[in-house]
Amino acid sequence: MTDAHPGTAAFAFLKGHGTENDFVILPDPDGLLDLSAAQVARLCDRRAGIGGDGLLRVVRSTAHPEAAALADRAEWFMDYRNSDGSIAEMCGNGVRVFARYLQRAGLADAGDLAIATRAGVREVHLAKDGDDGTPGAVTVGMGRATLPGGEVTVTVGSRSWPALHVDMGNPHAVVFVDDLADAGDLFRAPLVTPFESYPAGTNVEFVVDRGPRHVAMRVHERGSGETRSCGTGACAVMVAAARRDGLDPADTGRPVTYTVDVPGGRLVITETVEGLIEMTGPAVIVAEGDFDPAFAAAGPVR
Ligand SMILES: N[C@@H](CCC[C@H](N)C(=O)O)C(=O)O
Repeated sequence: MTDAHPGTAAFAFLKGHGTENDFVILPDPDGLLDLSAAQVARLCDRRAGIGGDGLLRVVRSTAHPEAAALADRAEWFMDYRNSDGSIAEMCGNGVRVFARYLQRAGLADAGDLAIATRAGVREVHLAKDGDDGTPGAVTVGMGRATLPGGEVTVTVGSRSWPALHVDMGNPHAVVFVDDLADAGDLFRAPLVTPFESYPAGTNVEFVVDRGPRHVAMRVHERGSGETRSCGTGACAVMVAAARRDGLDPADTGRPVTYTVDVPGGRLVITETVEGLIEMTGPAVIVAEGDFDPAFAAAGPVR
């Protein structure tokens, strides 16, 4: 890894979450850090590191080869990594937290901004904070869901269910179950077949109904295990539930909104008549600090 701050032994990190999907945030505006998977995993380790479901590296789009082409539309690139160090295309909770960081750091105003991701540019709206200081909700344009089709089966232990393949920039398999406990402890990734449907692995969502246009879910995330929330997963669930319920805005000419409860909170998701998905939820910065020089010298950050 290159030295982000020559001559200094430590540099800053922040910790944030969106519906308890939590992230280590690494400001690296000039793109000087070259993080290995092992280094990301150590930073996300809940015992030996800061701890998180993933990592958000904050880089100027002009300073990152994957985002340079988007720099005229979005100043900042969200370099998202899962907690095992693997790279993912998109993180819906992460992009809200990323926007909150930009606002807090004075790099964006409350209002509208665009963020570059590996899945393309995402438009974000930061609502004003409440009079009592409660952080305003964050709405993200999540783009279109695509349904690649094909029969997919999810298996946990001796139980199997048919699943819907939904792509939100990253892959999802959505399963409707009778009870969220049916998914078991989710200590291991569910088996998803055929493997060819997901050559790079997948996130798996288990869903139950809570009421009209109101569902609840658990998720096993590719590269992170079971988490308390997944924004792209909640969008995939919304689309799967709407199609199951016979609601397609392209046919009805009316937008449709679902409430999606996750173990860590609540997300509200709308599909517009144009087929665009908008997700609204909280984004919270909980801490910031500097790495201890000894921890930094051991490798994860230098
Ligand atoms: N938690 C995220 C999704 C993060 C990426 C995912 N684990 C993958 O590998 O695709 C979200 O909020 O969307």
